[in-house]
Amino acid sequence: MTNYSIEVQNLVKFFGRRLIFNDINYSFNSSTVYGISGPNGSGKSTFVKILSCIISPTKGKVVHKADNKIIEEEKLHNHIGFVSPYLFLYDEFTAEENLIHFSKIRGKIFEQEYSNFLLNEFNLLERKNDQIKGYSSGMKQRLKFVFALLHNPEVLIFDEPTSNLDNNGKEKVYEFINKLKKEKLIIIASNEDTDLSYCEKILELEKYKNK
Ligand SMILES: Nc1ncnc2c1ncn2[C@@H]1O[C@H](COP(=O)(O)OP(=O)(O)OP(=O)(O)O)[C@@H](O)[C@H]1O
Repeated sequence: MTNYSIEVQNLVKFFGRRLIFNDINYSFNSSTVYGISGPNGSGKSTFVKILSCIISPTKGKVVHKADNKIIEEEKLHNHIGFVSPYLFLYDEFTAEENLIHFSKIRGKIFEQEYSNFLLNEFNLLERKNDQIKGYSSGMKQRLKFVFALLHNPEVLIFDEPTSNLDNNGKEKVYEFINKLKKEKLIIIASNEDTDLSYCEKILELEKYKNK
């Protein structure tokens, strides 16, 4: 198992003159499930986007390490599986075409057997040749988990993981969290109590609002 860590140092984010959070110092490590909590608009999505280097902080640093070796920003997508409302899927492609396309972008071989396994787990196997534009919002959400897990990344970042999911879908997500928590670093941004009940440590963004 790879020992993965994300160090957050003196992290500050402003949008214009609005302070989103100030001076966050925190360390995330493998084999732990972390929660990022706070009410709507508190900065959960902003924080996990900065963690994944999708956007930059106003001040401070985010350092990713695998077995103590720093990972360059351009290579982070190989190490992170992301589920979020802003993840883009190609509507005109089928589910499987989307998965093949993203494997190529990641520079990975498309693992058909594992893909079918995950599609089956998330109840999408029979619909894998349907265009995404015909998917319901819950089906799209399930497909995002297949994307996130397909390249077997060391870090899983789930932003609002259970939105649009029915009870069966939620249970599947929690089952995967339980199955993977020993070997992965899992970060869940949510204001759902049930999602947060799976987290061993919680970073409350409301504590970082003072200048
Ligand atoms: N690109 C942007 N430009 C300006 N302000 C932004 C931008 N993105 C987010 N914000 C603001 O930053 C704050 C935090 O937003 P963010 O989406 O991170 O919160 P959140 O905790 O994830 O909210 P929710 O629970 O509603 O998803 C909000 O006030 C939002 O309006």
